[in-house]
Amino acid sequence: MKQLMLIGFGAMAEEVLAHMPAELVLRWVVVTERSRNRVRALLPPSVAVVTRIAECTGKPDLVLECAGQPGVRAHGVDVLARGWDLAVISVGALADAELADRLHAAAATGRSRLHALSGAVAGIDGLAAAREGGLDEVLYTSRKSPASWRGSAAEQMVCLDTIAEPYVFFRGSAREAALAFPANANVAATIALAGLGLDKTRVQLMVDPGISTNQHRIHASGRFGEMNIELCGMPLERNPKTSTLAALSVVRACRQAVSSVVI
Ligand SMILES: NC(=O)C1=CN([C@@H]2O[C@H](COP(=O)(O)OP(=O)(O)OC[C@H]3O[C@@H](n4cnc5c(N)ncnc54)[C@H](OP(=O)(O)O)[C@@H]3O)[C@@H](O)[C@H]2O)C=CC1
Ligand SMILES: O=C([O-])CC(=O)C(=O)O
Repeated sequence: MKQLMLIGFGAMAEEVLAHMPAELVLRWVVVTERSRNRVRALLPPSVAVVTRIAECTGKPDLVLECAGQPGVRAHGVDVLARGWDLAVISVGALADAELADRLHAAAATGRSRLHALSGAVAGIDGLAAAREGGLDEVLYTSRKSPASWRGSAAEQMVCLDTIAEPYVFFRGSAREAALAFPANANVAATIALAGLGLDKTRVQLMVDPGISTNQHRIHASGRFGEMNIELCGMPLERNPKTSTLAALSVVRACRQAVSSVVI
């Protein structure tokens, strides 16, 4: 049986746990001090609920971050430096160049690897392959309901209560988007890392009062040809900012960890 460590235990982690392959067992959950009692009450005694990686005894086969960018910042270096592989869903944390350098250095020290998960979008495989032949442009457009943008910097850019028409409230680079919208634009960073990089990938963020899905569109062109990928994702019931597919991409990483044929 392989052993899993989860960093963070919010809406996404609960969805992951509900769909985890039977060959993987959850042994450790890393949480904030303020959430320790809440999470402790949700999990069986066989799962250690800790606030620091140093409190963990044993060695996980896989560490999955579902904690948001602050979780990557707080624990990523520690995990990688110990030689444990880390899969992150909050890929936007890598838009912080200083943190990205520290993660690279820790992975080199620990001879470990950081895996950026595909998250809420499809097409990361094709985009990463296309990059090998040279890309000319990549544009990512995210379109979500007012409820999905609540609690984000969008509230300072547009009135989410009264908006009546679809509206683009942000245009910028993937780095700017991932840093300004840490719970909503991780996908921008993932697309950038697979493709043209954080500063050359263009991003548009839209609010649309007429939709209830989280919509993602990737347009890319280069020597490979052209791609237009569009995806309408169902938000998680417990967190409308997060698409169900993002949680399922974490489940996919679990499946890959225990499968002899990896797809
Ligand atoms: N790549 C992608 O496609 C997507 C990525 N995401 C990323 O996934 C993250 C999680 O999503 P979701 O579960 O819906 O969000 P939630 O807000 O429901 O849960 C996040 C959890 O992480 C915990 N947390 C925060 N900081 C730390 C830390 N330093 N150490 C351990 N745990 C911590 C929070 O605890 P507390 O409540 O105590 O703060 C909370 O329980 C998002 O914030 C986003 O970064 C989301 C959607 C798509
Ligand atoms: O789930 C989504 O639609 C995307 C998201 O929040 C993110 O990229 O952080």
